[in-house]
Amino acid sequence: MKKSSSILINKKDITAIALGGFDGMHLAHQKLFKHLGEKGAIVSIESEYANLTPKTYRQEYSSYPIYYYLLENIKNLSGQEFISLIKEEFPNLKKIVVGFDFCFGKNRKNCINELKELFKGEVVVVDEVKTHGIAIHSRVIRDYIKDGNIKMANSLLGREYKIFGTQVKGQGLGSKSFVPTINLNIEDFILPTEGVYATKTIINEEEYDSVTFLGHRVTTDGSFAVETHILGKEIINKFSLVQIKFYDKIRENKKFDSFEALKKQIEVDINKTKEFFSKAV
Ligand SMILES: Cc1cc2nc3c(=O)[nH]c(=O)nc-3n(C[C@H](O)[C@H](O)[C@H](O)COP(=O)(O)O)c2cc1C
Ligand SMILES: Nc1ncnc2c1ncn2[C@@H]1O[C@H](COP(=O)(O)OP(=O)(O)O)[C@@H](O)[C@H]1O
Repeated sequence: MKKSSSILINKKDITAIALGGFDGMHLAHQKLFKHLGEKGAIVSIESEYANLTPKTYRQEYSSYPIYYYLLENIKNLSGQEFISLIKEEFPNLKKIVVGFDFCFGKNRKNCINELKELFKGEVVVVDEVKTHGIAIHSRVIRDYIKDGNIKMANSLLGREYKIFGTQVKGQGLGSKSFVPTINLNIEDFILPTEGVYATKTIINEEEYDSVTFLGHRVTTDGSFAVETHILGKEIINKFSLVQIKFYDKIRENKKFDSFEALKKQIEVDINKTKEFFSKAV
């Protein structure tokens, strides 16, 4: 299905919506979207702490148009007022899709029973979606990412965890003493714990195998950096937007006694990452 944009679609045409926060756009959320049918849309109640898929990037993960409502603006509405707002916004709404734990209205006082009472159309309630026996929730995925357990995070997301950043100037040491890297400024996204990761880097829609260091450069100037080395390719241009997809953690961040020792370790990291990708595909 082609991607729809909420800007181009008339809300009057929407007959089904999925309701929730949808920060993860994870496997369970995708299961909800499967119930939407042809004229469906996603209603995303946007909170300040969305950092897995910040608002600007969410549309990439669904072909259904996404309409955003700020939690701040609706959190004091009663359940009745919230449903009235939804009905006003989507006058031809026939179906609402939610998960088993969906609650709404001031202090989240209303849940599934109240939704069924207040909305006269069809209410589809999706049972808790699990994978490997683990319930899929954005907060669980955040915890895996914070722990550097990228494999588990990815398996709950149903895709690789991806961050977007802009290129910034590094220390100028990389090309001279170690390997060339693209230094990035990352805002809005939750970052995995400090360490070295097997990643793919997307620049100008081209995807490259890469190894990414993320953390305090304890061996050099101690500053915090997210920097990625593209494997087997010298990239010299400047880019406005760089995307990093995380696949696996290679090792912890470490302080080395000399630049030489760090350089040797970086070579090992590169070889491990190459091996990872040669096995992964
Ligand atoms: C694969 C890789 C692994 C790295 N591992 C560490 C590390 O364990 N400890 C550390 O202090 N710096 C580490 N660094 C960061 C280097 O210190 C950094 O590349 C160097 O300071 C050059 O930075 P620049 O690109 O800003 O000039 C690593 C860099 C890369 C590319
Ligand atoms: N594991 C799950 N199984 C079924 N439905 C879920 C699950 N996780 C979230 N949902 C549903 O998806 C919608 C968005 O929920 P949200 O609170 O944003 O998800 P999360 O729990 O990941 O933060 C809600 O209707 C919610 O009930």
